[in-house]
Amino acid sequence: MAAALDAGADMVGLMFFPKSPRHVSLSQACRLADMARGRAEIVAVTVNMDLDGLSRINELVKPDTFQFHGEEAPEALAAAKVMQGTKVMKAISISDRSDLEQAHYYAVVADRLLFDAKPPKGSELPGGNGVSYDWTILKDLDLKKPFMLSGGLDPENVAEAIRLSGVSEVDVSSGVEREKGVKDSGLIRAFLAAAKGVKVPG
Ligand SMILES: O=C(O)c1ccccc1N[C@@H]1O[C@H](COP(=O)(O)O)[C@@H](O)[C@H]1O
Repeated sequence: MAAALDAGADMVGLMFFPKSPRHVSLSQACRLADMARGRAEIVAVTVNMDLDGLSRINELVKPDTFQFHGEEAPEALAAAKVMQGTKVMKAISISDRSDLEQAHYYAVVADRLLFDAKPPKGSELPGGNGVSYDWTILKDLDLKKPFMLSGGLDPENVAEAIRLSGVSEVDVSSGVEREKGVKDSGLIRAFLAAAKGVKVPG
């Protein structure tokens, strides 16, 4: 967290999915959120979580945004937005251009969309798998809402991903880890330097 904040991350994510190697307890999340508050947008990443679970995180951790990374319907996002009073972001799994169609339904209610790679067959994780997709399919996408690119990004390929997709926001997890679930400060700094160094056309 310190490395991400010091290197200028605009958003930081806290993982609330027990099967993930990045899962944090509520007390860990509170401590990390307190470090980030006022310096970066705090995002709570959830997967098909019920309203009670969201409320508990909201009361204790006070995130700015909930990231929905499961099969949540647009109506579930709308309910969370009203009941929690936070921003909501929907992750959409992409393998080819046809997967972009659902984005238009979510864009009505979500404050932001995240285009992540579809997980490999058999993966227990809906994200954080370090796999990517054809970044060029995001080029010229017009949603009238901000959107981010993720999936398999790392300090070596992020500049190319930004150039090919034309996006101005990127998200990373496993690409800044030295081993599964263990973040590396040097890789975080390198990623942010590479991402922030790219001039986005337009
Ligand atoms: O990282 C996880 O373990 C995870 C678990 C459940 C849902 C989402 C998860 N990660 C998110 O996936 C994307 C891309 O990750 P990567 O860079 O390909 O490793 C990112 O938004 C993570 O927050």
